[in-house]
Amino acid sequence: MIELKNIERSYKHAVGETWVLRRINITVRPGEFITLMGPSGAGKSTLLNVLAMLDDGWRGEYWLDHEPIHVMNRKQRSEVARRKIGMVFQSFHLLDDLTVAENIELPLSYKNMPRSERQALVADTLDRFQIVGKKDLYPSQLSGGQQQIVGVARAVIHKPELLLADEPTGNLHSAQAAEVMQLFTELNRAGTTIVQVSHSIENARFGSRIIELRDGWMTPENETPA
Ligand SMILES: Nc1ncnc2c1ncn2[C@@H]1O[C@H](COP(=O)(O)OP(=O)(O)OP(=O)(O)O)[C@@H](O)[C@H]1O
Repeated sequence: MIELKNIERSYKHAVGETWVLRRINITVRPGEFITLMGPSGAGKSTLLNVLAMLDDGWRGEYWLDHEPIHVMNRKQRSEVARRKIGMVFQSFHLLDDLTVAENIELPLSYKNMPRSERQALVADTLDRFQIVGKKDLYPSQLSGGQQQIVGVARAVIHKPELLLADEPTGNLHSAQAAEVMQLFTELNRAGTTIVQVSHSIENARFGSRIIELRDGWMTPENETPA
């Protein structure tokens, strides 16, 4: 599903260049649930942002479902990302002045979908994530755990093949974190491929494979031959 070949990312500054990702080679098969781990500053979020197509400043090859992302321009990448990727953030990234239902509907606004169909999908999603009773509330009226469940619902309403999550439980208590990980497990069983960044070995246990980064390099036991 994902093939990364020799992905490299650096930041240039006045006195030189800092390397953040070095020769990253990763193959992710459909249906895998991967956890990216490693110390602070190892490059985990940077790699996730490359996968999410939120960053364009990298070199190397990125294939998604055999599509060469590395040769695409920004517009083409956005189009692929909207179609295939859902993203969950540590700080939820919900829009404060939209209700739960309106937040969840957001990814559908990019699609050419009749209003009635959009509303049916929102209703299904509210039901599936058991948040029907919260649909008219605003994010500030929800607990952190509830906000993240809305964040996950919004990320998957358009049925993406790939769910990317950057420390999705970083701002949650352990019971809330377990609930979000349980949701991920169910989505994964239903066929969604997942790549999450996490510091938590408990969270990693919900997944099928750990990839460890250190100072921008993959640790040798993870390395997939280029
Ligand atoms: N815009 C930027 N300009 C310069 N350096 C950056 C920029 N963004 C990230 N970096 C550097 O890249 C390195 C990796 O950052 P990244 O956020 O990917 O690490 P991480 O493994 O996700 O860390 P953490 O677990 O603390 O979130 C860090 O040294 C960081 O300072």
